[in-house]
Amino acid sequence: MAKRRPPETDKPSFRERFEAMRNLPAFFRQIWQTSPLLTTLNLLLRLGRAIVPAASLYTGKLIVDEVVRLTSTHSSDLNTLWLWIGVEFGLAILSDLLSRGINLSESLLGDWYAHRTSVRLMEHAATLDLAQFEDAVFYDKLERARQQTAGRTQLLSQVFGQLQDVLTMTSLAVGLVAFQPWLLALLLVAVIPSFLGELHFNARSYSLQHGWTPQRRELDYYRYIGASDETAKEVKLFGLSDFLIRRYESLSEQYFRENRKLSIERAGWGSLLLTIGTVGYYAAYGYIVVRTVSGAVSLGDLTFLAASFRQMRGLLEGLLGRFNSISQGALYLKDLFEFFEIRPNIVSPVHPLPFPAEIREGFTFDDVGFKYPNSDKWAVRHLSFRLHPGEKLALVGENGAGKTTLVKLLGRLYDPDEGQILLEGRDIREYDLAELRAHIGVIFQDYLRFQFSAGDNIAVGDILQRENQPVIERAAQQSLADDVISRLPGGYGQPLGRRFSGGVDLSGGQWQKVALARAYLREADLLILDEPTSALDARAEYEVFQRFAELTKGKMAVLISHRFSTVRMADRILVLEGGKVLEIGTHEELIRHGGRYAELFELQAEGYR
Ligand SMILES: Nc1ncnc2c1ncn2[C@@H]1O[C@H](COP(=O)(O)OP(=O)(O)OP(=O)(O)O)[C@@H](O)[C@H]1O
Repeated sequence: MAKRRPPETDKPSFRERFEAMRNLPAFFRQIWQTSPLLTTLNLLLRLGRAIVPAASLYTGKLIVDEVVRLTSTHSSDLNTLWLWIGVEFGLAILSDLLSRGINLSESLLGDWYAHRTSVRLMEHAATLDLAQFEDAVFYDKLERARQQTAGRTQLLSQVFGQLQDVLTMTSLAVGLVAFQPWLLALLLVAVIPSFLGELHFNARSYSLQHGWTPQRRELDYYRYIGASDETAKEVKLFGLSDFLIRRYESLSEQYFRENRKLSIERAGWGSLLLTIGTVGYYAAYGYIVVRTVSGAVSLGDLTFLAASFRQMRGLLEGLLGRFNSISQGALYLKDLFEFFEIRPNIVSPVHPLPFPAEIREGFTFDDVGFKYPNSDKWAVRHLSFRLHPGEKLALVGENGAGKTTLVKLLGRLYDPDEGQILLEGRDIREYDLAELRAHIGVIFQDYLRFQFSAGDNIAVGDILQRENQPVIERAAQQSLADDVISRLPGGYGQPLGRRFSGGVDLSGGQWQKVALARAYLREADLLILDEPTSALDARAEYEVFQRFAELTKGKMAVLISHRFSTVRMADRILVLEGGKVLEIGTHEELIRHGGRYAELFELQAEGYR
């Protein structure tokens, strides 16, 4: 496989990283909305936890000074000493309790936020267009947004931790400034190189992750086809496992190598820069020790200063380092918010027309042309015909002629690029989208085999009827699925498919009967069956169509089939070629006409003689 090198091309600049911080307020609004109570509780606990270190260091200083006083005066009055030890003990217990409380409230808040975001992601994805799902860039965005939901918990604790550390630092700084102000300046100088290093490497790490999104999707795909119930059959019989594993391996190794390079560089530079900080710390420490020996500061002050300087260095490093992860997290937030900003193109008008109670004119295709968004080729063009009320129209044509595309346009999965589709003389875009779709029942040739119960596999045709068992059973009778289901050990409650335990798989034709029942469940004005009987045996197919004609009396229906025995049962037949209408008429008319239909019909009939 050819080597690809996508990463690190779009390393975000410092400005971009800073700008990404603008996503934080929105993020916190969402956190707050998730639970105002937990957010407030967390902030209060952190506030308490923030002042504990300075208080306990100061108590430590008082203890040391008291010990020095007691030893130098040979006093045996230990009351004050015990008091301070008691205070420090109390602070230690308090600090543990506060930390526990912070962790608990934060993990609850984080989990709940991740849950809510996942639901919102699913809800938002559901509003988007089919065309958007077929776009690779869109998929990458969706993938990044999905990945980020769980990671947000971390961002939450980082930002809150940041607030806490700023407070701790301020309280320690007050002490430090009171004793030796220039120590603070030294501290900053010592820590900044390490901070800048982190900033640089985080930007590279983000761009590596970002650049690898398409490849990660590819890796997931190999993992999926390499080990899933739906693919196992073909993978085994074609002996593909090795091929798939090698493809996975090669791509995954490439990622590992890129990442390793970055990690090693980061570790090397990180240690070097950190050493600078350590040098600064010991310079300060040496200075205070010398001052203590000369008697300028007390032993208690020495412990306080040394400890608070060490703590502040740790805090400052943590603070600056966390600033990096926060700005990185904010960049990832941008991905999440960008996904939520994607708007569907196929929407209902603001003031939709009421759906006609009775259809008198039917559907009209008026010079319809459509190109798939990722293609330059017209899938259908100059398509004009009318579907009359109550009419059964069969669509015939070679593979790729545009039959399924026509159906997708009717259901507004896509909108035409040219011309329009009219219902009762009005563009279908003027009606409410959900209402239009509710009046159309479609079964695609690649219908979904849901890993649900048999009953639910029918109920998906009109999910509002899910609890309405008699209606579901009637639809099953109409599509001949009842016979299949009655033989299942669990009847309508029987889980279908092999993915979950207790599931039973069906044959291709049996699945098709179940899927067909979905179309009958709906009180649709227009029924579209895209090769609905391709997997049925001859007798079942005959029966299905006998029933179909009865059940759809007075309703419009579009049938797509390559079997002419089925096609000839339609009122009219439309022959598509290269996305255009080649012929249209009744079976007899087209046979008399002696065109393409007659030729194809003869060809198939020939096979049976
Ligand atoms: N999602 C898509 N993106 C881009 N092009 C597509 C897409 N789906 C179909 N096409 C193209 O549009 C044209 C019409 O395809 P369509 O699926 O409508 O054919 P069909 O008549 O239903 O074929 P079949 O008999 O094989 O089902 C074909 O050239 C096909 O390659």
